[in-house]
Amino acid sequence: MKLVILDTAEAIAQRAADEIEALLTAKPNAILGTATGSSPLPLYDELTARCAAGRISFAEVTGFMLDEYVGLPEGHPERYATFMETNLRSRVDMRPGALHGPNALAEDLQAACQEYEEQMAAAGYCDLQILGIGTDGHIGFNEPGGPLDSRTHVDVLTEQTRRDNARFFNDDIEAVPTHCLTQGLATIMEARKLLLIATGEGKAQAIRELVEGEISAEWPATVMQGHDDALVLVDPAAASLLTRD
Ligand SMILES: N[C@@H]1[C@@H](O)[C@H](O)[C@@H](COP(=O)(O)O)O[C@@H]1O
Repeated sequence: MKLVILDTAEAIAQRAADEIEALLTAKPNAILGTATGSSPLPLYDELTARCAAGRISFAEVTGFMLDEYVGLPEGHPERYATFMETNLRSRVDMRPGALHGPNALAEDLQAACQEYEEQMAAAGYCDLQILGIGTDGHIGFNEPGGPLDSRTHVDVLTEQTRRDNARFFNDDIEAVPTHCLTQGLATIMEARKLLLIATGEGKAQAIRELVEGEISAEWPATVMQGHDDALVLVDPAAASLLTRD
């Protein structure tokens, strides 16, 4: 796992976009894993700008989202499908329908998870997976305590995650769903490259565990230590609890 500390969120977005530009140049029909949350937003702005400038194209790209809330109706602004459509898919030249996510509107959620895993497997999984990290160390929505070899599944959001994400729901924790569908940790690890972005002091402990801790279900992101091509981009605030040089 490689850690790079960059001064600003903007510099992180540039560096992350460079990785994606290199991938799309080498493989125009790449499979891209997308993440939600505020951390990748500057990256999506940068990818939009590079697409508008003709440097990159998503015309042949297939996307797979990491996760989705259960219980939000179609079109809800905080549904991750809406988020990805608004912040990336509709702003670049990606085909409508080319960005897939787990179907949290399905009646049978277990079956929807299995279907999503099979769809990803059939596509050969992601060439590059963009990741954020929760303050409790989750990636996707793999909350602490779950198995490290999980596949796409239903997960229960921790109180901490619901509190963190209440800011997107008018600061009303009751409005934040309790359940989600998420790619499992083993699903995420199938990606040929992992690209994790973390900014701000709130992520400092999770980054410390990710970089310096033991691989443990208590800090799910630590599974990334076992990946042979993982890049972690952080700002000085997110790096502030690291103790090693
Ligand atoms: N499911 C998403 C994660 O994929 C994301 O990494 C995390 C961090 O969000 P932010 O980047 O807004 O801190 O938020 C949510 O919980």
